[in-house]
Amino acid sequence: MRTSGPPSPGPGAQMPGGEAPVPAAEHHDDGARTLAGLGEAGVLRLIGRELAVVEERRPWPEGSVGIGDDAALLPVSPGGTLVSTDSMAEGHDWLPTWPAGVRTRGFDVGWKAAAQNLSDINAMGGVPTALVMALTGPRRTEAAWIAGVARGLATALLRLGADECRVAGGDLGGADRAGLAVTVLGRPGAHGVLRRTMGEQDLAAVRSEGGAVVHAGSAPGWAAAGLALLLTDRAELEERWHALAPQDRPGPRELVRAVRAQLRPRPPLGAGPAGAGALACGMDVSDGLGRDADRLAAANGVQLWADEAWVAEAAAPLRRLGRLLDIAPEEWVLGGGEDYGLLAVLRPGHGVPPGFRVIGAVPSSGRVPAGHRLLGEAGWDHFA
Ligand SMILES: Nc1ncnc2c1ncn2[C@@H]1O[C@H](COP(=O)(O)OP(=O)(O)OP(=O)(O)O)[C@@H](O)[C@H]1O
Ligand SMILES: Cc1ncc(C[n+]2csc(CCOP(=O)(O)O)c2C)c(N)n1
Ligand SMILES: [Mg+2]
Repeated sequence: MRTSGPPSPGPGAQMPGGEAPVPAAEHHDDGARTLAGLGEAGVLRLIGRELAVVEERRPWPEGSVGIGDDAALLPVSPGGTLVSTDSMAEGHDWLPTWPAGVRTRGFDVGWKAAAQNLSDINAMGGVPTALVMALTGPRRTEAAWIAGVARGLATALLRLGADECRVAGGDLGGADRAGLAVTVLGRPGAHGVLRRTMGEQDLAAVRSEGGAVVHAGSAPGWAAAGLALLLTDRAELEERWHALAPQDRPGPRELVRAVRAQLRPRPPLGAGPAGAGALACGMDVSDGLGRDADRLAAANGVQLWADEAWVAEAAAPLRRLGRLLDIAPEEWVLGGGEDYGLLAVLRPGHGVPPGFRVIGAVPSSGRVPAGHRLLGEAGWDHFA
């Protein structure tokens, strides 16, 4: 860390911390450094080598067909198959180099694409079983960047606890800017699927007795703080950091934690299937706690309120980052997206499942809960 300025991640900075990728596949000399130089077959070989870490640990069950044919053939999941898709686009979901000077590595993009897809299966109380990825980009894209995408995706599968998830294939295509679209499949967990809408009995009980809002996963707000940090010009960050009183300056741990939360989110996989039996309804938080709570509320004709004490507790560790960027940290907690936590309403009469905590209340009809604020609207909209 330099002593003369903020300990912000520098240009092309490696993401510090314990997220060492699974050892990279050995890099043979492909004789080319770009997609154009490698050609489709070469790129596929490169990706295949990076995905081998998953294949080796999770061989396909007898009778299945993995990568290599026109389509994969997967075993049937008892209880049905969950499916969801989520794409990322350069310029909209990440910047190659952020104003703060950090470069987004292929690894980060692959990791995040996997994480946000796995999160949707988790949010349904399910267990991810397979995914496919469509990778597009310009001819000049560096082969090493593409290999990083595959490595990041494979590493996320291994590190996030998606123990049953395999890569079933994908597609390559040309585009003016890089993009990655992932489709994930899953099986319902032991307690069935968790929906955004409550069953009739749960809804009647929540309406008459009230209910608890619960949350699982990494602390809301950190990914948004990371985004704000990354989007601030490096010189401005340094200036702002120097202008702060020493006790208000965020240290390297806070800066790295925020950037890391944005680039490599960690959805609480397992919390969904484990908690589904005790939850009346739920969804993952991708667009912001307020906006997603509002969706959950609207789906059920109820209101979700956040406990002020919880909001203050969640905002406290973001205080210095907030000072640096001149933002009230509560705004990140309530309006920040991309944390991929799980937001749910507890079924009346059930205990809080492991990994969840109570963060608010669903008041019985017409009541206003003391010490709470209404969760609403704040959040991300791609087209706003
Ligand atoms: N282009 C589309 N065509 C058809 N259905 C769509 C399309 N985009 C979204 N949907 C559906 O609309 C519903 C709400 O989508 P939304 O993006 O809010 O939730 P989501 O899939 O959980 O996304 P995320 O978790 O990434 O925010 C989902 O059931 C989704 O499948
Ligand atoms: C360059 C850049 N600009 C803005 C953002 C913020 N952002 C993008 S998508 C999203 C919500 C989740 O999307 P989805 O609902 O598609 O899963 C948010 C908060 C970013 N990450 N990078
Ligand atoms: Mg979702």
